[in-house]
Amino acid sequence: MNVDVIDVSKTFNDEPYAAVGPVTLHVPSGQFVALVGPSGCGKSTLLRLIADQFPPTTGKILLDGRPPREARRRKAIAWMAQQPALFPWATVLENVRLPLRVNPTAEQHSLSPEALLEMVGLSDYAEAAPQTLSGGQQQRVALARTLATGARLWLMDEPFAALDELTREQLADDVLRLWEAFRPTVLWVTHHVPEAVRLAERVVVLSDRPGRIRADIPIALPYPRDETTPEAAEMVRRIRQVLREEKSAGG
Ligand SMILES: Nc1ncnc2c1ncn2[C@@H]1O[C@H](COP(=O)(O)OP(=O)(O)OP(=O)(O)O)[C@@H](O)[C@H]1O
Repeated sequence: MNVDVIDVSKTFNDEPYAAVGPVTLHVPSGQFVALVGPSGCGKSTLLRLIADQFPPTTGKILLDGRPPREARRRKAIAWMAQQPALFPWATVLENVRLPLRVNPTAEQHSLSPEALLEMVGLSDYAEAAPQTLSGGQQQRVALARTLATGARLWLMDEPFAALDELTREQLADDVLRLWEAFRPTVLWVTHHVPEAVRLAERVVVLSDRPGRIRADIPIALPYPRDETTPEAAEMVRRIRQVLREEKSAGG
């Protein structure tokens, strides 16, 4: 799904300053973009605007040339955050299947919920209650559910920030594998610069609040990546440099 953010800003209620923007960003269908920026600069707000959780104050957003509401109603947008928000009263398998039952019009995946569960390595847990799973496993269930809906746009707001380093890396690699297989457009908010360089084809760096685009850096390295190679380390250094300049400019 193509994402066009055109001169978008958001000011909440009667606040004197915008939370984000103006931002103009074009993301071609199937691209993996990481969004980084100082805390509070409006990364989540930008993601919420694209998800049509609230309207922009200025500018407009188009998904495949259409208002985001249409994609939201078709369930073509998947949202993942730190808390996977699984239904505690349903089994793992039902959690993957349920959104499709509730929204029979959702763009469904051709693979069965069982096959999707296998893809995220959780076949053995199909009948388990989600709260008996580890945090990383719960995020895997959420990932399978995201796949089940066949969403063409994945908006990911620091989805693995609450997990330990190793689990986080494993899950990031899972996401990469699934992205390569299904090619959704991915917008991934992270504070973790090496993670951005490991995953994204392009890293967009936002300024301090109100977040504007400070740098738009292509990461033209082949996958799978190792962020400790000199080329990747150089990208990490460049991005950190922009963030540092931003921090000192913002006081
Ligand atoms: N619903 C809201 N009402 C009022 N202000 C809000 C609302 N949501 C966010 N803000 C404010 O907008 C600014 C940007 O918040 P946002 O959560 O988008 O930043 P962020 O870059 O994602 O931050 P972090 O990296 O710390 O998660 C913050 O100052 C926040 O307090």
